[in-house]
Amino acid sequence: MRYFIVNRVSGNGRGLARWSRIEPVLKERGIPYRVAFTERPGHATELAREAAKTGVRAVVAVGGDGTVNEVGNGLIGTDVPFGYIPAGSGNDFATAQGIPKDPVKALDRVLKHSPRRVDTADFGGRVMVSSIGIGFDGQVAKTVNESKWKQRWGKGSYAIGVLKELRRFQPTRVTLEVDGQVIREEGVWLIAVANVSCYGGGMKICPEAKNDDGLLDICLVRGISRWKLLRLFPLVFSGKHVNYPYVVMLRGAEIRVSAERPLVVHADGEIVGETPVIISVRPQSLTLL
Ligand SMILES: Nc1ncnc2c1ncn2[C@@H]1O[C@H](COP(=O)(O)OP(=O)(O)OP(=O)(O)O)[C@@H](O)[C@H]1O
Repeated sequence: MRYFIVNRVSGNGRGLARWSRIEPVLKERGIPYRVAFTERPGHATELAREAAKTGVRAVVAVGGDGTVNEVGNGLIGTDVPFGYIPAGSGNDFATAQGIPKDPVKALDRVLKHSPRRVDTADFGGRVMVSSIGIGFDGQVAKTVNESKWKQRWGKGSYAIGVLKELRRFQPTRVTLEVDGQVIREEGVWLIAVANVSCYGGGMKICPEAKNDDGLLDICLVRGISRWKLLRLFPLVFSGKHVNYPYVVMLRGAEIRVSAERPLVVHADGEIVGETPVIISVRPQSLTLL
């Protein structure tokens, strides 16, 4: 039996719309399933954790990247496979994993049932599935999540958030420790720590990131003026920003970040706190369909 967790409010109601496309298919094909609808933030983690204890064949999330994070948090450390039907506004996890945007095609992938183990990362007792963004990035995610335009502009809302925050963000001094190697940087805009290549609706922030290599990819941007950052920004959609001297790319298994002033941290697009943070890879800790 497969257990579906549907976030009705994801993607401005797309969660429910996707579910009404796939439920008839399940019925038509006589596939046994159960469904639960999330009622509040954090609920998907509780539902996934409970379902994992009952020995379901798979837990399938229907929602956006926040729902992926919550269901992932509930399944970490279990052998229960995690299926995904994208219904968010960004859907970066689906893009990175090659999961079809079409709900019936995504369902077919779930039903094909070819599990593989992927990495996640741990920070302060929580789990990140795709990426963590610190500083400018965290601030952009905060602004976007609190805005009304996320519903209206979907994927484009992150780009709008970038333009808005670009005017007010103050770069700062940051100390980064990557597997014991200490790096101190001035004028830091952002530090992204990623398991998959893109976030924020298709921004290829760590183009080489893979979630089965036991390592996290890091992108640090520093020493750049607002004006130059604005000009560099479009390059993130192709991943070409990595060739510029303002961008430092690193890779490691444990990353510690502290800053002169507290910087906002997002994990998989949801605000989770402020620096300092310690992020550790959890190799092959999630079974993905
Ligand atoms: N019933 C509910 N009411 C309000 N919020 C909910 C409910 N169920 C889940 N949530 C919250 O909705 C938030 C957004 O979900 P999700 O990220 O899946 O969608 P999205 O933001 O539209 O997609 P994306 O992150 O891909 O852009 C999550 O933080 C989740 O905790």
